[in-house]
Amino acid sequence: MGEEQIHKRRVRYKGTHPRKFSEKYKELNPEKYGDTIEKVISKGSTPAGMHIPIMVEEILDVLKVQPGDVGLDATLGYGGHSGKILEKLKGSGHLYSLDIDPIEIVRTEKRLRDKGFSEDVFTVIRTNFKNIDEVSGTAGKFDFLMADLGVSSMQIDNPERGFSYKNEGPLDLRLDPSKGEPASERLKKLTKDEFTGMLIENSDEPYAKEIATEVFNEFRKKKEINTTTDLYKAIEKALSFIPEKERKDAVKKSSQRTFQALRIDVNSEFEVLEEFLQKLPDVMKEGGRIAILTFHSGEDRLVKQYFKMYKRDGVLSEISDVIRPSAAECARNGRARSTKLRWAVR
Ligand SMILES: C[S@@+](CC[C@H](N)C(=O)[O-])C[C@H]1O[C@@H](n2cnc3c(N)ncnc32)[C@H](O)[C@@H]1O
Repeated sequence: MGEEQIHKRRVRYKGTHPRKFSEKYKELNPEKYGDTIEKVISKGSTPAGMHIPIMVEEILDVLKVQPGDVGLDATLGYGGHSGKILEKLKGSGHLYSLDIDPIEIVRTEKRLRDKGFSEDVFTVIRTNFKNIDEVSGTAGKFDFLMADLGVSSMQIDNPERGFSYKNEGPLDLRLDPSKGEPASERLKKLTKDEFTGMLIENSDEPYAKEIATEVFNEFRKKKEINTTTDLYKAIEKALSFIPEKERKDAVKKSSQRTFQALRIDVNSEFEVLEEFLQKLPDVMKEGGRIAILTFHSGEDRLVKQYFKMYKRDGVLSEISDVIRPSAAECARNGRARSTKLRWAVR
């Protein structure tokens, strides 16, 4: 392709560096611009359209993947963990990887197939991980299983998905946009008390009442909350009583928690995780190894409760305490900071 054509396809942006997701054409083409990707990662950031896998070495240590093993990655995402696991299988055995995101799953499967992982060793299934019993019904019981809960960086950073208050976009927050309703629609159906309860239960939001009051004031004034920025502005207004010096940080944290609470709700994340944990022992071989990464206290609490109950009842033979990523990993990848790993042996 001629240089002229490449220029035509580039996105124009103001200033010296692209700021918007869609303008970051180099980061969005990692195969072509490897040096840009390395530069962004070395600064502790995640390149647009990419996800840096977390606690990879710790997870591989736990899962002890051997050639010939059959395993499950319940959350394929960008395929960072799946790729490393496939390397350990050395072409023998099988990895089943699941995701509900219809957009990213296609890109990730292509990326891994291009690396040479064929259907003989690797199957990608678009399904909710609450259906692990069905997957195991055809795949058999697993020697190892991992789950890296929550959202990927590609989902968070893409404004069209509406996951982050930092980028203007539709207030959607669905992992599978082909099902259910976006957060903007969900919000309209809640009462003020229900929204307050959601913010407290899902995210321990200290200003739940103030935020819910402001959102419902907007509704009363017949104003709509359809975009990420509409919601962010309502949160900013709700917290205007906080002294100016502390306000910026408070708004940032409350926005993160509010978006997380809505995401958990529109994707029924607690219900789904609970169903997955209930089915987990039956899909594992005896001695099978399990690793789960969580990103907030609600998720970790559920995993801990189930692991403890299964250990007490003799369903799991061994369970770990919480393991955190190293300080070096958190410095390299800011998104690792809230991660907790728990592992268990069937
Ligand atoms: C943190 S990312 C996984 C990143 C991955 N380990 C990697 O290295 O690239 C979480 C992924 O799980 C998916 N996911 C979340 N809930 C799910 C569910 N209930 N069933 C299937 N996939 C789910 C999300 O769509 C997202 O792609």
